[in-house]
Amino acid sequence: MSSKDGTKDLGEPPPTLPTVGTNLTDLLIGKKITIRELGGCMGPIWSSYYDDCRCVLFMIDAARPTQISSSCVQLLSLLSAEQLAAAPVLVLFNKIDLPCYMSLVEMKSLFRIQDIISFAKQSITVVETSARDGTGLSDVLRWLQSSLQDLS
Ligand SMILES: Nc1nc2c(ncn2[C@@H]2O[C@H](COP(=O)(O)OP(=O)(O)OP(=O)(O)O)[C@@H](O)[C@H]2O)c(=O)[nH]1
Ligand SMILES: [Mg+2]
Repeated sequence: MSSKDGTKDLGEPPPTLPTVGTNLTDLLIGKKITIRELGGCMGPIWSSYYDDCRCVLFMIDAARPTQISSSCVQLLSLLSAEQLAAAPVLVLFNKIDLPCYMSLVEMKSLFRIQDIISFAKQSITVVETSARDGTGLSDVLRWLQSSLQDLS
């Protein structure tokens, strides 16, 4: 896998399966950071992990417009959590390599992403990604690096 918009060779894409439970992955970018992945269907218990959380990566499946409203409600509930009030948030519109009957512009407008950014306490950044072809991954790494720098 190569990063389309970066220079780094990211190696072979890892095999992926739908997320059931939680996955921990360590990244070494200057220092070690641990990413905890929580599946969408675990929404009701996400809050039990908020205390440990320094920043949030919120991934939306851009190929499934039918999930927009539930993703939006989940994001709003996360943004209103007291423990996450100071956590920078990166919203990823993922799977942009797949064709979808709704454009990304329409999708973001339905999501009211600009209103969410204006009214949230947190600093929110939006990025479009494809975990399949690497689009946007270098932006994600850059965001992680600078967000964690600001926090330490
Ligand atoms: N085409 C494409 N497929 C992807 C991309 N990212 C993940 N997938 C595939 O989508 C499938 C399901 O992954 P997810 O969308 O993460 O589904 P999930 O893990 O059940 O969703 P959660 O429970 O919310 O984590 C896997 O087969 C992945 O390989 C992408 O950017 N593009
Ligand atoms: Mg998953």
